[in-house]
Parts: sequence; C-alpha cells; structure tokens
Amino acid sequence: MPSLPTHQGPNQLFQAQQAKIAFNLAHVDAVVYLVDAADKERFAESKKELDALLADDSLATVPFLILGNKIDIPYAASEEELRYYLGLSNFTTGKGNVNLADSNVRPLEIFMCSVVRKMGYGEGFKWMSQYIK
Ligand SMILES: Nc1nc2c(ncn2[C@@H]2O[C@H](COP(=O)(O)OP(=O)(O)OP(=O)(O)O)[C@@H](O)[C@H]2O)c(=O)[nH]1
Repeated sequence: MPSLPTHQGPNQLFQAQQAKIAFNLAHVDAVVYLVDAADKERFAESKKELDALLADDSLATVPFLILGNKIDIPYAASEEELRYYLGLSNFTTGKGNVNLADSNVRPLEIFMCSVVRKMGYGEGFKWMSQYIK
C-alpha cells in the first residue's frame, strides 16, 4: 500500500486520504459512516467526505449505514437535522425490512446512537445486515 505523505497541508492530506480510500475499496460489503452529531460545525466536512464515498463507482451498490453518534449530549443534532445537513433528505431508503433487491437503489439509512451509552447502533447494524450478501 502506498504510504501517505506526511507534513502536508489540509488539501493535500485530504487528497491523500481520498487516494487511500480509493485504494482500499476493492472488496467492500458495506460502509458504516460515523458522524459526530454534536459537532455541527463539522457537518459540512462530514458531508464532503460522505459525498466522495457516495460518488465512488466501486461503492455504487454497497449499503451505507450512517450513524449519528453522541446523542447523549443534549445539543446533538436530531436525526432530521443530520439528514438535512448531510444532504440525504431524498436518499434514505427506509428502516425495517425494505426489499431493494430488484431496484437499482443503494440501501442507505441514518440511525442515531451513543457509543458510550451503548445504544442505537445495534438497530443500525441489524438494518444493514439484511443487505449484505
Ligand atoms: N458523549 C459522548 N462521547 C463519545 C461518544 N462516542 C465517543 N465519544 C468520545 O469522543 C471522543 C473521541 O473524539 P472525537 O472528537 O469524537 O473523535 P476523533 O476521531 O478523536 O476526532 P475527530 O476526527 O476530530 O472528530 C472520546 O473521548 C470518546 O469517549 C458518545 O456516544 N457520546
């Protein structure tokens, strides 16, 4: 694997991270994307990186589980807010058992969670598991 350059500016580091991601995406069953729901100032950055993954051809059919973490913090974003700020309002495909097998639709959902409180992510992983072949 190519090593990442060190002592680079933010843009070069971002590009290097993208290159590393692209290099690693040969066999991916699913993507779990963890967002800090309490850090609203970084939602734009989270959206940018998520958009790059969603645009990656090798992930076109791969289920995406978006976890909005830290909901134990009172000022954390709600699921609706996170959906809006990540630009996913028209792209989530539904919780529960939604059969997407005969469609070209990539499974994508948001589940809110608190890793420290051990809550929320179990439902997300259960949702995702139905789409892993
Ligand atoms: N309150 C709360 N804290 C959490 C939760 N999950 C992780 N943390 C804490 O978040 C801290 C990790 O820092 P983050 O800033 O979230 O992540 P990071 O990857 O280190 O840093 P960034 O890439 O800058 O976001 C640790 O102190 C964890 O204990 C959670 O569900 N609730």
